[in-house]
Amino acid sequence: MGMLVDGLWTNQWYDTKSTGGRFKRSEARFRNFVTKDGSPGPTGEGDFAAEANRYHLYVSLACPWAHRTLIFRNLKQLQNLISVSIVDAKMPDQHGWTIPKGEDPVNHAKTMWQVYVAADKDYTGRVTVPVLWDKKQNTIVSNESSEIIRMFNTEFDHLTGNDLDFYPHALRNKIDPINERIYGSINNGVYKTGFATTQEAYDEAVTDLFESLDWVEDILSNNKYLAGDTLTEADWRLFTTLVRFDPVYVGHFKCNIRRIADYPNISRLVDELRAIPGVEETIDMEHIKVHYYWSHTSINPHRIVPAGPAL
Ligand SMILES: N[C@@H](CCC(=O)N[C@@H](CS)C(=O)NCC(=O)O)C(=O)O
Repeated sequence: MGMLVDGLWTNQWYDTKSTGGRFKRSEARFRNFVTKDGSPGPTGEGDFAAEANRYHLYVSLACPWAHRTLIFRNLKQLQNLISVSIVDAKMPDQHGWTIPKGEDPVNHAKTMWQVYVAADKDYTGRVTVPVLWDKKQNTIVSNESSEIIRMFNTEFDHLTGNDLDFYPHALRNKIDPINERIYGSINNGVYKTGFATTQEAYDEAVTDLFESLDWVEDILSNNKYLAGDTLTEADWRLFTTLVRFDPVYVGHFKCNIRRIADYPNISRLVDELRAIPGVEETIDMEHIKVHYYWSHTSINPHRIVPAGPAL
């Protein structure tokens, strides 16, 4: 896995030496917001007004963070307003995320690092998906999924007429702490577990992960959704990790104390969300399995993609 340093691609795996074998995710660097009228959002610069055909989304079907944005694009009926490029499942160290021929009508890039350099020729940092690109200012609006879904949730409503709200004001003080715990110990927790390079770091992450899954199971034994009776972004943010859990994280990331299939209430939530129109088409299990098992050679050097599980 590589990254950009001063606009040049370098091949280096995550540094876990300085953190006692613990995987630390770096902060996303592009943090502007699309807003209805182009006024500045909570962070970054203004002048990113919600307009049809102005924005382009780069995603991987394997990536749980990118998956959130694809789900919101469908649920909020933004398919005709925001175009998409899908990167290749395999992410080779030599150049990171690869864009298949013909898949990028906007920047005509062959790799995601070229998209980052097109926005900032001296960029230093990880080259991650999702990326929301502005075709008007020729730059990256945001590479932070939690913020991209917030933009999709509300800022284009006047263009689509879709007013579904997955982050309602009245529930925000319930949603925020749920998000925080789920992000730290589940969404990112599976990566902390899988990318740990010491036994101690692994033990710490896997324990925290399953304590939080047990906590979620408990919430869902008394509530339809995480924040109560209303389906919110907290459920969607958890969902994309859950669908990858049994097929990939149990084996590849050694998250194997229990499976999602062993949690009846969490499984009920997954089944329910999968059945919502527009969701199933965002899930490509073959792509997901190939990406993880093929790309992370430090944990799966022979790149064998397992046959199961039969789901
Ligand atoms: N904070 C980012 C994280 C995105 C992220 O880490 N994406 C992964 C794929 S699942 C990636 O592109 N990794 C490549 C790398 O770290 O070099 C978000 O939520 O949007």
